Amino acid sequence: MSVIQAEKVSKIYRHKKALNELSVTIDEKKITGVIGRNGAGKTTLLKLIAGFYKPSSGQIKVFGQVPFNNINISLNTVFVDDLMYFPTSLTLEDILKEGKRFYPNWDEKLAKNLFNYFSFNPRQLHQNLSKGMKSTFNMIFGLSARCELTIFDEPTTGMDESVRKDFYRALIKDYINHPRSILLSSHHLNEIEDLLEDVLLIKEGKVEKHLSIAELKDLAVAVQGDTELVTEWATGKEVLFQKSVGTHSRYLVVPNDSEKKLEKARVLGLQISSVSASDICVYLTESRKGGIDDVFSDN
Ligand SMILES: Nc1ncnc2c1ncn2[C@@H]1O[C@H](COP(=O)(O)OP(=O)(O)OP(=O)(O)O)[C@@H](O)[C@H]1O
Repeated sequence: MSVIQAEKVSKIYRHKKALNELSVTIDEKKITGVIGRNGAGKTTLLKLIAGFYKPSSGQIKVFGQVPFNNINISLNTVFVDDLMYFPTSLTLEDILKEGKRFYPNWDEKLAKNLFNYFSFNPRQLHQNLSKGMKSTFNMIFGLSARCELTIFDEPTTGMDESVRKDFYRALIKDYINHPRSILLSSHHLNEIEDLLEDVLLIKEGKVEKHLSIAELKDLAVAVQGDTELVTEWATGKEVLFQKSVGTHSRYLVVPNDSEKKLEKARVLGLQISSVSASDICVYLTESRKGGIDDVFSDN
């Protein structure tokens, strides 16, 4: 069953079209990574789903209902980011108490255990937390809310590496015990790809790809070898990314769409290797075909 249905959703901020007739259906009880470059429209989409914004056109439905200004959706959806706002007079302890009062599935034990594990002071004010501690506390709030739809928008902003690892582990453990629909946006796909079942790749306000992580990894392959041979082999083929390696070698990433094409590369003695899901996402959403190296090259 689907939990989110977006049909031709556009969102325009003054003159900026952040989402452009985006359509997507997201199935329930999956962890979906929402991936895209800066400014692609990820936060806008997630806030529309959470009911914070209204689409400029098109329709978005969550649990079959329009989410904007909808208390049913608010009770069953939690949106976590580093800008999460709580009333400034509430201590961390008060915020967790309010979470328990509001969310029907709130897990008090989980909240308490995570709170103690990360050594928070119950009397502290949210506004006085450091950037990483704010993200950590918000993550505790988001997991403990145990909402049927849980949205994490760049949840690890400011967290140090060890806390990020703890967060991902806590997320997956809690998800296994209590499967629910989780949307997780991150610029660090390499860190989260083991958690994800599906990836929603956003480019310029539209869905570029929506597929399983296994399908994503299968979309492209790398071919490397002598520059002349690689160049000859690549003539007339679509190239997603290329760079020089040393003085005589060239590395290309191409769509993994033909075994025949790869067989030819093997015959020429070129090396074929896999490409990480994270790199594939970068190449698919890149408008330039080279990398930053091109800025420094004379060609
Ligand atoms: N309140 C706003 N007013 C005007 N433009 C906005 C507003 N919010 C977002 N935008 C613009 O809409 C586009 C999409 O922004 P959005 O925050 O959704 O992208 P994003 O994919 O989450 O980016 P990032 O990865 O950098 O957080 C950007 O061009 C951004 O500048």
